[in-house]
Amino acid sequence: MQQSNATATAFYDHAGGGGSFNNAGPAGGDAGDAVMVRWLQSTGLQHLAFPLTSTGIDQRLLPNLLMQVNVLLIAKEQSSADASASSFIANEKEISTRENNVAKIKVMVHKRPLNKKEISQKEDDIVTVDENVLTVHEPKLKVDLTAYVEKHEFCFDAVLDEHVTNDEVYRVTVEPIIPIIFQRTKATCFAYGQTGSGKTFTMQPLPLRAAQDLIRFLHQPVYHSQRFKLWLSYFEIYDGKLFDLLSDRK
Ligand SMILES: Nc1ncnc2c1ncn2[C@@H]1O[C@H](COP(=O)(O)OP(=O)(O)OP(=O)(O)O)[C@@H](O)[C@H]1O
Repeated sequence: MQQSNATATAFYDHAGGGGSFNNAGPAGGDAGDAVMVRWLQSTGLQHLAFPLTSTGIDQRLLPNLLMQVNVLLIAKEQSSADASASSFIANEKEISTRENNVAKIKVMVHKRPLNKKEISQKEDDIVTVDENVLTVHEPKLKVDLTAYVEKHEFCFDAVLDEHVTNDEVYRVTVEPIIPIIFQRTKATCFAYGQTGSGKTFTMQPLPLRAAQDLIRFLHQPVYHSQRFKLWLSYFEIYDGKLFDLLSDRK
């Protein structure tokens, strides 16, 4: 049996309409998806709540592929208060440009290596990475039973292979959005994907590094004088329910 192995981080360009995750396959549908949709709607990112369409790829391959692919979304949104406060001085073209820039989301894929079980079962790594293109090599059989491989290319804003360090993941994903938070812009980062696809591995180092950078920015004189406040929440969404991890999971 062939396995693919990738963690995906997604950045989507709202203004671009179609976004940057071309050919991305559908993610599983369950209560978690419903929560995700509601959460996306609450953050104003409802345009991401639509199921992604899959093209070309053998649907029978998808369970294996999705098992090792998760999507990390990084979104930045200009606060509406800030936009309306300044819009009266902008001309029509500037307003239109600003509206188009309200939500910017990028999609990044992080491929994980085959795990011990997959290696011991002699499974093939059917995912290759080249720049921002992830290719799935789908094994197929002709009618005369000759084996051949069909390639499916998936283009993302960035694709990180299994050799990329956690530092590099942070540098490509979260680090660029830290400064924009100090320009009254909301930033969101989350991973999405099936169990075992590497969400925790990819995400776990990010909050600590982000907190260090946030505090470093807060201490800069230009921001220190603006009396920014830092708030921390820690929630878990599980089985359609929301748990506050800083309050005994209530
Ligand atoms: N890029 C990577 N390099 C090396 N090992 C990885 C990588 N990504 C994931 N792994 C390993 O794969 C296993 C599964 O990863 P992880 O626990 O992050 O998946 P998950 O998507 O969070 O799963 P779940 O949804 O079940 O919590 C772990 O043992 C993890 O250490």
